[in-house]
Amino acid sequence: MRELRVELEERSYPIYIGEGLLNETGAMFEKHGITAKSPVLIISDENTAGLYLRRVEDALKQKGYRTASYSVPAGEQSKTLALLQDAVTVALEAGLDRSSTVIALGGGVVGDLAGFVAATYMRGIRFVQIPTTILAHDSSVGGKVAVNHPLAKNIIGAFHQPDFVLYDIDTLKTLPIREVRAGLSEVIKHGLIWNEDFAYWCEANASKLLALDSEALIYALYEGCKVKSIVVSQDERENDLRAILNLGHTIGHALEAVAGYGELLHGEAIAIGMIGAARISVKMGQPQDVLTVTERIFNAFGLRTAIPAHLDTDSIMSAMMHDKKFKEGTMVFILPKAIGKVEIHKDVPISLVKETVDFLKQEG
Ligand SMILES: NC(=O)c1ccc[n+]([C@@H]2O[C@H](COP(=O)([O-])OP(=O)(O)OC[C@H]3O[C@@H](n4cnc5c(N)ncnc54)[C@H](O)[C@@H]3O)[C@@H](O)[C@H]2O)c1
Ligand SMILES: O=C(O)C(=O)C[C@@H](O)[C@H](O)[C@H](O)COP(=O)(O)O
Ligand SMILES: [Zn+2]
Repeated sequence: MRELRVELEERSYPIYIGEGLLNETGAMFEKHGITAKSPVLIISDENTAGLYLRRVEDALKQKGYRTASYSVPAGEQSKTLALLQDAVTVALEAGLDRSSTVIALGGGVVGDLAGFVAATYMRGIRFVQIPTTILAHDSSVGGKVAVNHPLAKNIIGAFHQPDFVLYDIDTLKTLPIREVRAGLSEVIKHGLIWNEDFAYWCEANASKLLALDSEALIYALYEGCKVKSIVVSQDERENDLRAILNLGHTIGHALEAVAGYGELLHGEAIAIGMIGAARISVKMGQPQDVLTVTERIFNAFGLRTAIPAHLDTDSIMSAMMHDKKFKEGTMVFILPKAIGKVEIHKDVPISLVKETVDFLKQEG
């Protein structure tokens, strides 16, 4: 098992990455001083419930924990206030109190929803992340939790850090290949924003990662989580540096909203957004390599780099204006300067963004 730490003073926590870890859930609860006197709520989705809920429940029961469970339909459309309210109903009926813990057992959708339940139930209770997708190496770390509004992604949310992250890579073996690819998009992002060597390592190891080679996967998830934890440790609430984790998200979030949550997976939309950011960067004077290498890396993973042609440019532009990245009348863009280096920009002309969106649509 490999271990990393997110350093946030009294809110610091470990990330455990390894094989066979689901069976250790109860032992980890004890290790982290979580009381067995109050019930635990496990939130999952229809897929992760079928595959892994029983194992987590059994591991907790063996250590004397009482559990309740709540499962949502799979996919982005479950990040809603309506399902948050349903989860709270289950929590109340099961007798969760202020010493209780919520577990997120699933990908980023479950993580974001369950985290927001934990952040808001009785004004905040303990929270444990058990990620089961590759993408969730990103969502399970850093404490951003949220649900969507039809007009904008993640617009109703909070910062609520978990007590620990228990990442059992055995669970990744049941992921559909489309989800594997989409998850790797955010792994690559961590290389592109912070670590040039890691970005090139991803490209060179694309086939191993797509085949879920355990050694390659543990290394990639560890390095991805490491970048995320360094950044979050320096700027938990995104006052400045943390914005770099948003590379590709200015365009990407708008694509998700306009496509109707679910048509484009988050990682797929963000990959296209990263190409858009690289194209804008080159137009604003950065070397052509920034774009060609980024495209090459995403191609190695079979990730699409063009916007689906049926999406309307004006709707995409207007969705960008509803995002948290639209502030003080300008769009905030994270732009690559080189592979492994990005800058936060508030000076990207809207006309250039529109031109880029149109260009990426013609490519599709
Ligand atoms: N909070 C953050 O910092 C952060 C970071 C990145 C992404 N996100 C959010 O994460 C979400 C995307 O997460 P995701 O890509 O994990 O999506 P997801 O949670 O929808 O999971 C993807 C699909 O895989 C299925 N699945 C999950 N684990 C499985 C397994 N082990 N085996 C088989 N199937 C499995 C799910 O049921 C779902 O159908 C988006 O809502 C995005 O906004 C949040
Ligand atoms: O943790 C962060 O900070 C990120 O930006 C990670 C992103 O991958 C993630 O999609 C996040 O939810 C986007 O944040 P948002 O504040 O733009 O919703
Ligand atoms: Zn993301």
